Amino acid sequence: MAKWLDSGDLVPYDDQVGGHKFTKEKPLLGLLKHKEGYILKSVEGGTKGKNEVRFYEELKNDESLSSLRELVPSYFGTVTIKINSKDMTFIVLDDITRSMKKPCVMDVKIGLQTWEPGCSEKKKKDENAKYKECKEEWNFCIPGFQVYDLLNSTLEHPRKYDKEFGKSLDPGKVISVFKTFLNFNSGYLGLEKLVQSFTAQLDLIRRYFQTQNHYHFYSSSVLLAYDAATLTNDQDSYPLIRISLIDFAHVTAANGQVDLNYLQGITNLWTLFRTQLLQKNN
Ligand SMILES: O=P(O)(O)O[C@@H]1[C@@H](OP(=O)(O)O)[C@H](OP(=O)(O)O)[C@H](O)[C@H](OP(=O)(O)O)[C@H]1OP(=O)(O)O
Ligand SMILES: Nc1ncnc2c1ncn2[C@@H]1O[C@H](COP(=O)(O)OP(=O)(O)O)[C@@H](O)[C@H]1O
Repeated sequence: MAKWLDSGDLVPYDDQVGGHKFTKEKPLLGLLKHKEGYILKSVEGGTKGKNEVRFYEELKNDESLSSLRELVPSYFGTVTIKINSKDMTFIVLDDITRSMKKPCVMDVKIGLQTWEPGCSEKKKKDENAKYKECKEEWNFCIPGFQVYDLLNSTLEHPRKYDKEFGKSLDPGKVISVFKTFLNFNSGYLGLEKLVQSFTAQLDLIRRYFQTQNHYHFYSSSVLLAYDAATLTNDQDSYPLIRISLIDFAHVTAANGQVDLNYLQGITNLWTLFRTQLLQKNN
């Protein structure tokens, strides 16, 4: 990856569903997309970006972390780009929605505790107050998602559900939110394979967290993506799905302890898929 990219080849990333958005008012934050299909995430503004770069660099260089490398987006280093005559540094990542024609994407933030040990009392209080009911019931929350509604195929754009939706979400409605995300009402035969694939991938992540004791992941998400254009009645084809762990700004050393906070959240998410969505989609 070149250390410099032309800013003319960059556009705001439209399929972003959570996190800080790239706006004219706050051009230092948010994700950009390069025309070759890379995602660029800003590392400006404090220690969070630097922590995330450190995480990706360690992952790249430490062979004992190769299983974890399989679960995160491919990392292509960092680049510096001049934007509004200011040099800015970005992490370059593979786009999880790459080649998807109708990307349906959900950001699920994992864990009851979304603040890392050692943060300020204010941060702790602010984090505990957000998505409170959902986190307490499920040990995860939903900061955002988008879905191409297959029953309404005249819509050119996905329906977007933002963090305000996630913050006010009644925990009792979480299962129906996943059904909305998965286009359950469409009745396509491919739905069963879609749910099976997601369940199997979530199980892989869950199994990894049962024993990993290298990192603790606070305020980190699982990004679920599928291409609604590949959800069909064709018996021979499989819907295109990808799952990835993202957002490592608050990853800390585990000191040999399993990350029980993350493990509980990912187990609940997997259980939801396995018991509430699998083979119940008609
Ligand atoms: O920057 P803001 O005001 O959007 O605040 C972010 C929060 O947005 P919100 O308060 O929900 O509107 C944001 O909340 P969400 O969980 O994304 O809703 C995070 O708390 C983020 O912190 P961090 O990047 O995880 O350390 C918060 O970032 P920091 O302000 O802590 O950098
Ligand atoms: N590799 C990726 N591929 C596709 N989308 C991504 C990728 N990384 C992040 N995103 C999108 O950007 C959003 C915010 O990412 P995140 O890393 O959580 O940023 P922040 O640190 O601002 O919270 C995610 O919800 C997702 O929509």
